[in-house]
Amino acid sequence: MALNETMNLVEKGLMLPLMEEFYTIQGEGFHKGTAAYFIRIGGCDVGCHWCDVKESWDAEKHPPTAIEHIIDNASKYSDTIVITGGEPLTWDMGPLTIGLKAKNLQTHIETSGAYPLTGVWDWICLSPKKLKLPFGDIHQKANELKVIVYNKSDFNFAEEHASKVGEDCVLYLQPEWSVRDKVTPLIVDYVMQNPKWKVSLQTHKYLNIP
Ligand SMILES: C[S@@+](CC[C@H](N)C(=O)[O-])C[C@H]1O[C@@H](n2cnc3c(N)ncnc32)[C@H](O)[C@@H]1O
Ligand SMILES: Nc1nc2[nH]cc(C(=O)O)c2c(=O)[nH]1
Ligand code: SF4
Ligand SMILES: [Mg+2]
Repeated sequence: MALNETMNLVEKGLMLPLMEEFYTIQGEGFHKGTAAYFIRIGGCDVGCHWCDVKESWDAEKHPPTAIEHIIDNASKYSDTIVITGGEPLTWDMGPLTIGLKAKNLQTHIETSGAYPLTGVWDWICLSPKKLKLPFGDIHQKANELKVIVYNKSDFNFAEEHASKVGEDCVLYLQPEWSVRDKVTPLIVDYVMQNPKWKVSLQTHKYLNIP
């Protein structure tokens, strides 16, 4: 396919830079423990220094892939599809999620919210980042707020974002993996003092699964 045509299809969300897709257990947050098919879309310019998938950042390293192919594959594995990245909202998530919904699949997104919300979602996990704050009114649409705690200042950051979400949004504090031994006890204390919050661990890393 000519480069121009590919770029045009990526622009429309009909092709997406696919980094990897895998069937696993959702390790984090509200749906932890649930089998789900993960679609990891490349491309992110948020730049979290502790990001655990820096290989995803450069979209050019991941082949533009037709969404029909992604949808057909996904539907073979699971009823629950988690779209993550990279930052999936870098791209137009409309066509991909409409296609997944047409197959009666549950669409979940993991996002920093840094770019405008596109797509049709059954579950939105918003994980705000200091370097590029969430865009628009995505707080009001989030089903789950998952704040990564790297140091003590992140508790204030978490409260700022909790003040913007809707009433039914479930609130999570998740240790940054590399400092988990130091911050997990702080999160435990914080949640006992502030029980509107829950602890989220990256359970897939403890289970040694993707
Ligand atoms: C890799 S990100 C991709 C989706 C999107 N860019 C985002 O940040 O929400 C998926 C989830 O992993 C979290 N995460 C990334 N690196 C982490 C780390 N080192 N420790 C704990 N959570 C991390 C993110 O905050 C996000 O909730
Ligand atoms: N098992 C598993 N659960 C996850 N939940 C969110 C993840 C992500 O990278 O978005 C993730 C992941 O990479 N693996
Ligand atoms: S926004 Fe998500 S993918 Fe991007 S650098 Fe941060 S954690 Fe990594
Ligand atoms: Mg991950």
